[in-house]
Amino acid sequence: MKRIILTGGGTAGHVTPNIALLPRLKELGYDIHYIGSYEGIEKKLIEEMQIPYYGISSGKLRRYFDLKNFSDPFKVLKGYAEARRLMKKLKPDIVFSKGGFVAVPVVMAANRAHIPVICHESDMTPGLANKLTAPFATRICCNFPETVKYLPAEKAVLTGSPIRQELKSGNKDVARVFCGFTSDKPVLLIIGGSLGSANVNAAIRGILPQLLPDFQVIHLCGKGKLDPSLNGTEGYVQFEYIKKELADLFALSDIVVSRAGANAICELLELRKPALLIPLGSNASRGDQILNAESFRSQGFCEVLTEDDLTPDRLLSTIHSLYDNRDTYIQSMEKSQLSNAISSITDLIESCVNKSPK
Ligand SMILES: CC(=O)N[C@H]1[C@@H](OP(=O)(O)OP(=O)(O)OC[C@H]2O[C@@H](n3ccc(=O)[nH]c3=O)[C@H](O)[C@@H]2O)O[C@H](CO)[C@@H](O)[C@@H]1O
Repeated sequence: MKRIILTGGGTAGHVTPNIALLPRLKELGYDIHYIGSYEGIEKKLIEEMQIPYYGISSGKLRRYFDLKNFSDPFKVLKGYAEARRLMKKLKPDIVFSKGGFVAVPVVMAANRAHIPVICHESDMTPGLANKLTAPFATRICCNFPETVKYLPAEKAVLTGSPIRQELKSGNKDVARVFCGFTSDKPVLLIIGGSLGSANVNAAIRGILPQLLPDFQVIHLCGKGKLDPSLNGTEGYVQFEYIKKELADLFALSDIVVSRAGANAICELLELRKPALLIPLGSNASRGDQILNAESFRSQGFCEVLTEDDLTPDRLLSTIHSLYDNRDTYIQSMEKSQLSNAISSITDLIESCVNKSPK
């Protein structure tokens, strides 16, 4: 039996693409294992999928990559030693890395053990983890055509990002009951990234009294970011993080306000959801979400408001114009060529496994 180790974590954006690959990898007969951090978001998400999970020591998990992530080299060295032991024990045919800091020692350990490694970069410019691991990767997949030029030419492959297929088959009636909503008002979904966003949450909650006469609001606000004073507000529901109901909530939503994480926006495109993107600013990250959002706006898929422009009036008026012009955005999205990322990536995995001398 062929064996694959998947890795990636820190935020759900480094885990959900791996989850999207699971059904096809199973069909292809892979024995699938996962290496992540001891306690990161990936542990829960993967264990729920009944995939054997191995935690390794990882640098402090931050919301974005930063050189400070290396401030604890001993943890990283321990993680590398643990990853080396796991390679010896599991002897995988291939490793697939979705990036995130925890993936760095895993990719290095696999390379050291002469195991082929495929990395995937979701953002337009490579993240630090993928930059560090590029020399150890056999191939590097990317999501945006613009990314190819930042990667070693002989390794880069444009595949797009794997999207969980079950997101396409949501049921809006189930979601309406789940949220306790009526069918006489449009629904606005707010996604502040997989960890939530304090700034987006505050901006939305600040205009709730103006929004609720026209919209019902589903707010995915992130762990620890619920506002109990809003419990019971008619037409407003808040959740920390939504798993299996996400497909239904997407189906019910007319428009979406979202951070511009690479996976979230690819999902919005595939589901044809008109969106207002509020990218994470370059003060809190390397600015990758600003580039992601600009690329989507230039193709007519969304509206963008930067954090500097995020006044209550601009937010409210942009949400209204997004809703009024929703058909225009949907038409632009209909014209986009959807890539079949799941089969492109699993084909690449198969070809690397078959070429490997093992
Ligand atoms: C703060 C930070 O570091 N953000 C990065 C992180 O974002 P983040 O982890 O927020 O990633 P994305 O927006 O790309 O993906 C979030 C994923 O979580 C899912 N989801 C979200 C909320 C919820 O309640 N339920 C749920 O399932 C979404 O459907 C999506 O699949 O990784 C992305 C991909 O490398 C980057 O573009 C972002 O810049």
